[in-house]
Amino acid sequence: MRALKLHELSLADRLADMAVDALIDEADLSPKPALVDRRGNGAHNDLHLGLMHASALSLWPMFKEMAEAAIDVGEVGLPLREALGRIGREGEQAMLATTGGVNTHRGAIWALGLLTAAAALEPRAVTLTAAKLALLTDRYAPQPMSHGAQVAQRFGARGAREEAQLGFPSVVQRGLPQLHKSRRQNVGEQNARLDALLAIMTDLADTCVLYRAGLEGLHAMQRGAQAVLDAGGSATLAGRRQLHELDHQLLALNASPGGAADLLAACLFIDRLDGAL
Ligand SMILES: CC(C)(COP(=O)(O)OP(=O)(O)OC[C@H]1O[C@@H](n2cnc3c(N)ncnc32)[C@H](O)[C@@H]1O)[C@@H](O)C(=O)NCCC(=O)NCCS
Ligand SMILES: Nc1ncnc2c1ncn2[C@@H]1O[C@H](COP(=O)(O)OP(=O)(O)OP(=O)(O)O)[C@@H](O)[C@H]1O
Repeated sequence: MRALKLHELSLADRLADMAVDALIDEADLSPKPALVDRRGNGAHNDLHLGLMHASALSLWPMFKEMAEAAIDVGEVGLPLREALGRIGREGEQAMLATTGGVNTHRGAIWALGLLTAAAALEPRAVTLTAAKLALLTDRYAPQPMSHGAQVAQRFGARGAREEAQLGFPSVVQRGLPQLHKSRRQNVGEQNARLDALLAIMTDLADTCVLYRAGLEGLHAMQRGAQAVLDAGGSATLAGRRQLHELDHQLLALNASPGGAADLLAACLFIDRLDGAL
């Protein structure tokens, strides 16, 4: 029998690995405020860590197919955008079949799907390329009255779509710089990732939070995340106290920052990709 050689993995295989690894790392990271993690379910009664893992793994073929579509088509344009839309909708069906109908990774399919395709096309300009794809309109996309669409009507927040169209500013301007800064301070990788999540939360219009807890919830998330960072971050005693307080507040408001969690996964994906270039 021939041993599997790692370098024989295709680019699409490796990108799919990176996307799934980013989702698993996001899920495992603990203690995340009001989100599913190793401690428990956060503000979700229909989610748990095993389900997040199973869901992440079920998306591997979808990420691979998205990368392959990008390589086959070879350029940003409507044909690729519409192929990704179709593959993403099939991936969502695979996710729902795995989870018994629970939405574990809808926002992540969107963000990481675009980034995976972009990485296959332009590994050195990933967020810009993902933004160009997100700006194109998929003529076949259904327009359901999603939670995000309801929040857009009520609060004018355009959520996941706008974040991608702007080139993931929460990741590029908040998450990644904080991840690097905390790593330089030698706080440990888990604390650096928690700090990156908090940095994303300080400024995000997270439609999961808006849908569940309105502006009160959104302000509690943004202010509380900033308070942890101001106190010295997750690695300090004062920061940990603030983090505990934020967890408490968000749970009381039933406000789960699912959008911020997806963007942390996007941040970890780009960080891995940068390391592999
Ligand atoms: C663009 C999406 C996310 C539309 O979402 P919508 O705004 O209608 O809200 P919905 O409540 O369905 O889901 C929002 C998801 O995004 C995440 N999210 C919430 N807020 C934010 C934010 N500010 N930034 C990023 N992600 C966010 C949440 O985790 C949530 O699960 C997506 O579901 C969609 O329409 N996909 C179409 C399929 C497609 O084209 N796929 C191609 C993949 S490349
Ligand atoms: N670790 C995590 N814990 C919780 N949510 C996460 C986590 N990682 C990512 N998410 C994101 O959060 C979203 C779940 O949020 P939410 O439960 O508000 O969505 P929903 O199914 O649309 O709403 P609801 O459960 O209120 O009916 C998922 O789509 C997923 O993208």
